[in-house]
Amino acid sequence: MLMTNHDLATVEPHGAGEPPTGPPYRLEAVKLSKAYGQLTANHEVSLRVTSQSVHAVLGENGAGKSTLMKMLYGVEQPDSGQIRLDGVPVKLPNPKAAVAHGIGMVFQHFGLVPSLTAAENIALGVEPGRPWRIDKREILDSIGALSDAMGLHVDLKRPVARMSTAQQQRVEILKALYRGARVLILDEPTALLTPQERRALFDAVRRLTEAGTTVLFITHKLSEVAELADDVTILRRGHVVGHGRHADFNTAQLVELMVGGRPVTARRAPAPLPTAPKAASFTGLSVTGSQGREAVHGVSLDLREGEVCGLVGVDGNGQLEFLEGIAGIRPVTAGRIEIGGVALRRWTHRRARAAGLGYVPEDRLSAGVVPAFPIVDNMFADRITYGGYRRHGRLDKSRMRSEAVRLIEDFDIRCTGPLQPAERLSGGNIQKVVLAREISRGPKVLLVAEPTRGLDIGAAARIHEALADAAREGTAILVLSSDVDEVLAISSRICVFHEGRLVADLVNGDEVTAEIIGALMLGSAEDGPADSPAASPADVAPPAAGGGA
Ligand SMILES: Nc1ncnc2c1ncn2[C@@H]1O[C@H](COP(=O)(O)OP(=O)(O)OP(=O)(O)O)[C@@H](O)[C@H]1O
Repeated sequence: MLMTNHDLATVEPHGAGEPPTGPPYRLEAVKLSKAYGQLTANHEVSLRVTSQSVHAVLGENGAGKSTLMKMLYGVEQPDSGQIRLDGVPVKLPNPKAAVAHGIGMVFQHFGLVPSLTAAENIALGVEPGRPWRIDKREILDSIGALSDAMGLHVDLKRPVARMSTAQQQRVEILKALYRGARVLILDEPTALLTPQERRALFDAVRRLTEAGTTVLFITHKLSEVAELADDVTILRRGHVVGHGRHADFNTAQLVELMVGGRPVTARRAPAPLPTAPKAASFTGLSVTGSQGREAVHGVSLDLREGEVCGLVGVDGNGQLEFLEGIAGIRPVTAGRIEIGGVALRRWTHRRARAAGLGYVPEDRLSAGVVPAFPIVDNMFADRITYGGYRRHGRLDKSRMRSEAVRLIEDFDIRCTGPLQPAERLSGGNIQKVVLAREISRGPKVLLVAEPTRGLDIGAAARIHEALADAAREGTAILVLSSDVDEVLAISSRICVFHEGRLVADLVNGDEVTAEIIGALMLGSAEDGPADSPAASPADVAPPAAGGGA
């Protein structure tokens, strides 16, 4: 994957000045500014969203996208500027006012009540009376008609707690529409979706705009912009640096505008020599999944020092549970885990870390940081526990702080300094804190789930480089990603999961393609590259008995 900016001069993108004038827009932000203390999150940001269009807002992590959306939904108040709907200035002191004006927003972290059904969640607060007292038949009919018309299919009688992320997202969208949203704001709507779910969402978005809704969405993926957006606005460091019809920009221009012209490359880690020492051994692992059922059935895998092994599988095929079992956060019911030649009897997350394991969880916002703690504490918390930063029995705070400053620079974490609480960072920058912490520990084995989810392309390239550097230092890396292209770009080896088993263990090379991986993910073993010695299913021997897990 290589993007260059060779043809930047071919099309002149709109500059950072005033957007072109035109008829009243459905939604307009006029010179909105918002500062948090010293930090200007949005500076005179103007945005013009045409009726019934899909408008993408792009920008690197911390560029101010969420801040802008929050102002348009009444969650945050601008310091100055104006919001207009159909040409008329409106005040949005809170989300209720935004909803009353026909604006709906779906956040990345949903606000549904888990114990209530989809229909109850959708009707909650709209219908008079408590949800279980309302005229269910009538409401179910009207929500059902809405969901059919928009292709947003959900089981309306099912409690939200028992729904997948994609289904919950549909409930959130229906909730907004049921409240009369004519403008729908989606904050990185595809971040947690599988490719199939993403396609279904895009179909629904197209149907919504045909039916009169205007959609504004945040994304980091240029492929999504190409697929879905009519118009784009690009933010950088709180300023609008480009806007216009999507068709007027090429990819290189968008990259240039977003990240300031850095070329974006992903480097594949070289395969380690067969003589490289073994870093870890997982033998016959069985792991329990969320529903209490066995999700991984006796999987064995050895990792060599310096190896980057990509784990792929269609969502729900055991690859995540395998990673979480090794991380010690899911029960391993059978098998043996050995790290650096040491096999532990009882495998817990704490013991795993002490044995030299690093772990970047899938949901780092809730599982990766303590939100109220400063960056520096989040970076070094576990090293305090393990004694790495103690001098004469006391915490060496100045060393921690200066190392935090170095990591902030190395990982380009956009913040006011090491003392800024994690909760005041943008989502992507929180993620960089977790990655910086785990990579800089110099673990023997590093487990990473979705390394670049939510990261802009510049930050993603930097993380890919940091992973390659860690591998060169000898760390064995097991990286799970739902982005097959990412796995192909950075891994020296690719392991495919299907129905809780390892069905292919491939040396990554030119003959391994996304199509082959895709076929294997769907359980078609015949599609492996014919002449690759590692192409045949490997390591699928029956589970080794017992073990020390
Ligand atoms: N409550 C807050 N207090 C202080 N600073 C904040 C707060 N919320 C956001 N910021 C800062 O404002 C800037 C813009 O953040 P914002 O969340 O809008 O970025 P973003 O473009 O959505 O980033 P990402 O892609 O990483 O989600 C960041 O520097 C962030 O640290």
